[in-house]
Amino acid sequence: MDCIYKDPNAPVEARVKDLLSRMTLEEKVGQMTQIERRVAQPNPDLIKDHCIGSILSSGGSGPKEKASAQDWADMVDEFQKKALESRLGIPIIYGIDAVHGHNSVCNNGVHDNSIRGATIFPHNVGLGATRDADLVQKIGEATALEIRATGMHYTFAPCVAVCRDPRWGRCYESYSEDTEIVRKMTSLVTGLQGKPPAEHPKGYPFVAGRNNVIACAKHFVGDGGTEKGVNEGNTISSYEDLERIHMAPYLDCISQGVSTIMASYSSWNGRKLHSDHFLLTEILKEKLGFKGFVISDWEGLDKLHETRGENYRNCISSAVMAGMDMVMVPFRYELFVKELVSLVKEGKIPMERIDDAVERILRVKFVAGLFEFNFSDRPSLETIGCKLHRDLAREAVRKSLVLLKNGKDPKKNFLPLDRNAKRVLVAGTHADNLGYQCGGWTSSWYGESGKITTGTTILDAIKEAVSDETEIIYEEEPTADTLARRDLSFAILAVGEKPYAETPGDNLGGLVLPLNEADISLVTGNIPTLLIVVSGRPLVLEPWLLEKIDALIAAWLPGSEGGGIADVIFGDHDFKGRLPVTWFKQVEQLPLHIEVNSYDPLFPLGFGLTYKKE
Ligand SMILES: OC[C@@H]1[C@@H](O)[C@H](O)[C@@H](O)c2nc(CNc3ccccc3)cn21
Repeated sequence: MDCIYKDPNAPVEARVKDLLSRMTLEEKVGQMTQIERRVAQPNPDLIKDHCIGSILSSGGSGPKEKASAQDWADMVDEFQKKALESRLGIPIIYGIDAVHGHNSVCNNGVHDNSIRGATIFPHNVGLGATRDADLVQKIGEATALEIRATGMHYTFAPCVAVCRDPRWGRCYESYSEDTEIVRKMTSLVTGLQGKPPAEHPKGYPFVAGRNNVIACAKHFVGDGGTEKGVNEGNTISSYEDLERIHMAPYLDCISQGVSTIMASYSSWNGRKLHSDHFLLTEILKEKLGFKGFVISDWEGLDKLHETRGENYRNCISSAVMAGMDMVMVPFRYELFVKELVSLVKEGKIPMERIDDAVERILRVKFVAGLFEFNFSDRPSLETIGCKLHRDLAREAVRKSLVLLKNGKDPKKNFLPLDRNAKRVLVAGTHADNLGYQCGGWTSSWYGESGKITTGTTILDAIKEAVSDETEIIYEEEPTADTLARRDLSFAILAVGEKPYAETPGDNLGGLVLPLNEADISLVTGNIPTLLIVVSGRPLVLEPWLLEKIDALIAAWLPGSEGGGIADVIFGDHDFKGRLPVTWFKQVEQLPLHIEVNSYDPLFPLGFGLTYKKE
């Protein structure tokens, strides 16, 4: 063995020190650079030439349309080959937003075993409704397997935001408005990375093996507390409240060995997180002892200047000096490398800061076994969207559903429904739309409509659940003739929000449940109706609707396994879900959460009915 860093039996810190000592400034800066796949694809040699540290796939950015797991893994291995041809042979980390399953791996509904769609789990708000840390850990384990099957090493999850205002376009990425619930759900880190041994050093990154991936707690810190829920906005609070409400989940992630933490686009009392030395270095690295690496968000440095992208050199200097270790550039990498190298050469950034950043990056790479296992270990294709994982997702759906009303007469429950009913109407924009029930960050950034991947819609699930004698009438928008029928046992109406993500998801206006005329006629007519709300957040439910509807369920964004909904509404399983967020009456009340004094919700945090009389 010609050098320590190549010796798998040498201690990680010795390997880090040895490799760092061999690196040029340009190679160190290269390691701090993360580029988007589309930059590397046409010219993979740049990975070697610039000693690039990491590559990512942004929302839906894959090797080709309907890429198979094989295609993904071939692409990652191709990039890795180039990285290993570099002078010191430092492997890349390949990252993606697998935030509710491996949600970029969708097959557009093509039933072809070679391009199986990944399992799409409920989004975090639905998992918060389960309050089940063990379930979330299992989801992490399953997701890690599906990520590795595509050759990747890293996911930008979990989001541990504590969302305090549902107008925020990323509300559904938050497990809850209650810090204690979010803290419990950080068990995803152990699911993704594996469980560190008891003696694992505090703050040190941990990845158990090749069935695990590098995790990323995000977005540090206070992303869910911005004023009026404005995305990338400003969280105004004392340091004590920032620590108590928004920082607490990071301590749980760090105690589980989280390997990376992503800085938030947002600000705290007007101070942008991406350039805040106090929070990124003095608190996160020094006080909390975090030893992994801090990564920027997408073009997070460019956004430090009010005219995005202006004065990039100053933005680089502010962020790197604040404690940023890896930069999700992700396109202008040549400018980033040139400017950072010159800032160091001119003495504006000390080499010690660069060495600290690169040490952290190398530490994670050694801990993750990337130097030993360079190429994808392709667990059989079977793990992608396999039955075991879909059953787990179906269990998560069951446990995420929150029953808000069950019957107009308190003595006569409307649910569970009769699976032997003679004739049933299924209606609504969200009854037969897999893209809608998966929501944002599925197949693409903002999500899609229609048959985007392998999965079971609410309509499919109902068809599977009822008896052979039951006739199902499906009309997305029920006709007047149908509504006039007197021979329908009951109706199931599924409506809600269309997919969204990030700033386009900010809703400072209405947060009203989208009901069309036909929906309203159904609800106010003579057919007993169950309303299923498919949304990333509570929506305004008018008093007349609450009075007219026979039963009401919050289903959140359940993902690919709609079967979990049928399991509960037909009584095979009881409801378990409890509200992870306050269900407000009117938007004028917002922000309305557990710490607001005049707390007068429609349904409080923690509310949820069950069949079993408690
Ligand atoms: O996808 C990478 C990151 C993700 O991990 C962060 O949670 C999220 O804040 C994030 N936002 C973007 C950029 N979003 C974007 C969407 C459409 C067009 C351009 C950029 C990338 N990323």
